[in-house]
Amino acid sequence: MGKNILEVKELKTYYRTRLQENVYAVDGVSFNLEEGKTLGIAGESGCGKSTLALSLMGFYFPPLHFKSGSISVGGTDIMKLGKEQLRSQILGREIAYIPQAAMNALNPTLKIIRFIEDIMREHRPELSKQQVWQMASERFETLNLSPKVLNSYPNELSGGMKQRTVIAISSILNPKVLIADEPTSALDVTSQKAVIKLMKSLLQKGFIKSLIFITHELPLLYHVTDDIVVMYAGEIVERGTAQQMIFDPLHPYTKKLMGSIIVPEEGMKGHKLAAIPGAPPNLKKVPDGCRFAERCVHAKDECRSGKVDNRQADGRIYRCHFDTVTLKEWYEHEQQ
Ligand SMILES: Nc1ncnc2c1ncn2[C@@H]1O[C@H](COP(=O)(O)OP(=O)(O)OP(=O)(O)O)[C@@H](O)[C@H]1O
Repeated sequence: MGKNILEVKELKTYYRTRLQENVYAVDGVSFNLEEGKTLGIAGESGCGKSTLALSLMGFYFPPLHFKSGSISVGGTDIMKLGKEQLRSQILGREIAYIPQAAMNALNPTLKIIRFIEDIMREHRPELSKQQVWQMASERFETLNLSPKVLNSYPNELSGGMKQRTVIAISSILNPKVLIADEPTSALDVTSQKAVIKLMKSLLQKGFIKSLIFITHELPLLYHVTDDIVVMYAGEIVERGTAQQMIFDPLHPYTKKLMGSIIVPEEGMKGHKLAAIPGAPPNLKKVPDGCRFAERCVHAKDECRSGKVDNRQADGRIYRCHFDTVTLKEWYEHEQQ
C-alpha cells in the first residue's frame, strides 16, 4: 500500500439555510487517498459530491458549516489551522480545487498570464514577472499547451482549451491533491479526451500526486480512475476499484447507478447515470436506517430503522444490511 496523501474521517458538514434549517450534505464521510492514485466520486445530482469537495478544501463560508470530523492533507489536519494558515500554506499548494464550470468564471478582461501572476504574487513573491512568465511557459510547454495561450484573453480560447488552461493554472503550485469537479462536462468528445490526457500527464510528470475526479460520465470514471466511491444522500455507500464498482457493484444503489454500463465496452460510449425511480431523501431530515431503502426494490423492514454499518468484501466497503451472497443471489435473479 502506498502512502496516504489524504485522510478523511467521519466528516460532517451542513448548510444553514436562510430559514434556519440545516441541510446535512456531507454526513459521516471517511476515506483515504494514496499517493499516485485517482479516485472517482459518483452519485446522482444533490448527493453531496460538490459539497464534499468544498469541505475538503476547508471552504467553510456561510451557508456551509463544518460540524465534525477530520481532514488530513499530507499529514496536516487542516481543520486545526486558522483561515490565514489554510489560505497561505494549504490551498493551491497542498490541495487544489477546480469547481464546476470554472472555465466560465475566468475574468474575461485579464490575459491568462495575469491569473498565474496573481497566484505567484501570493505564494512565490520572490519571483519577478519575467521569471513567472518563464516558469509558466515551460509548464505549458511540458503539458503540450502552447505558451501563446498565456498572452490570450479567456474568450479567445475554445472551451476545451479554456478548460485545459484552468487545469494548468490550478496545478501550477504542484498540489499534492487536485480535485476536479465535472471537468469534462459541456465539452465535446475530443476536448474531453484532451482534458483527461492532461490530467493523466499531471500525475505522470509528478506535478500532482493524486487526483479526485467528480463526474456524471461513468465511462470516464472507468477509464480515468483507479477507485470509485459512490455517494448517496450525503454518505459514501460503496467504495471499490473502478473495475469492481462498474462491473460487479454490491450496494443496491451502486447497482442501479452502474446499471446503464454493464454492457461490453463498445456500448459504454455515451451512457450517463441511469434514471432510478424515485428521488433521494430530503437532506434536512434524513430517514432512519438505510437512506436508499425507499427506492430499493430489495429493502426489508430491518432496512428502515437502526444504524447501517459498513461491510467489507473483496477489499471494498459497502453500507448495506445484507451480505454479498444475498446481494449476488438477488442480482442473479434480476438478470433471469
Ligand atoms: N448553498 C446551499 N444552501 C443550502 N443547501 C445547499 C446549498 N448548496 C447545495 N445544497 C444542498 O446540498 C445537497 C448536496 O448538494 P451538492 O451540490 O453537494 O450535490 P452534488 O452531488 O454535487 O450535485 P450536482 O451533481 O448537481 O453538482 C443538496 O441537497 C443541495 O440541495
